[in-house]
Amino acid sequence: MAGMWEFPGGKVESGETPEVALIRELEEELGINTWQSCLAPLTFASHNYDDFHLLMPLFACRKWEGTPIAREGQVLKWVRPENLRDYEMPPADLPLIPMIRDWV
Ligand SMILES: Nc1nc2c([nH]c(=O)n2[C@@H]2O[C@H](COP(=O)(O)OP(=O)(O)OP(=O)(O)O)[C@@H](O)[C@H]2O)c(=O)[nH]1
Repeated sequence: MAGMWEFPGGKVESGETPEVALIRELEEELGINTWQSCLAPLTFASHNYDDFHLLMPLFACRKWEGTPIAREGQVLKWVRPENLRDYEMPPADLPLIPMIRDWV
């Protein structure tokens, strides 16, 4: 979402599972490789935007290969869970912050 901080990821394409989509997006956006066994389901967002409903699973990526780089011109930042509130995020993401703070 323009001007806001988002978690890496994107839309699930036809025939993909959420995990396969995330592995693809992490390679496309950040140039890192990971595997289904390294992804732990954490929680999900369910939010009504004006024009669509977003149901977005959030995974913790516990292991990967490579160093994240911005392959799509985006700004990247590592943020400690307790500092996530300082970064403007889409409304769907706001309920995720306490979950990350408590569980990651
Ligand atoms: N990746 C991502 N998308 C989010 C987050 N929060 C949130 O509301 N969204 C919304 O979820 C939708 C799908 O994400 P996306 O735009 O990254 O998907 P994508 O990369 O496949 O889109 P594209 O095909 O236009 O590149 C967008 O409307 C996006 O704004 C978030 O934290 N991460």
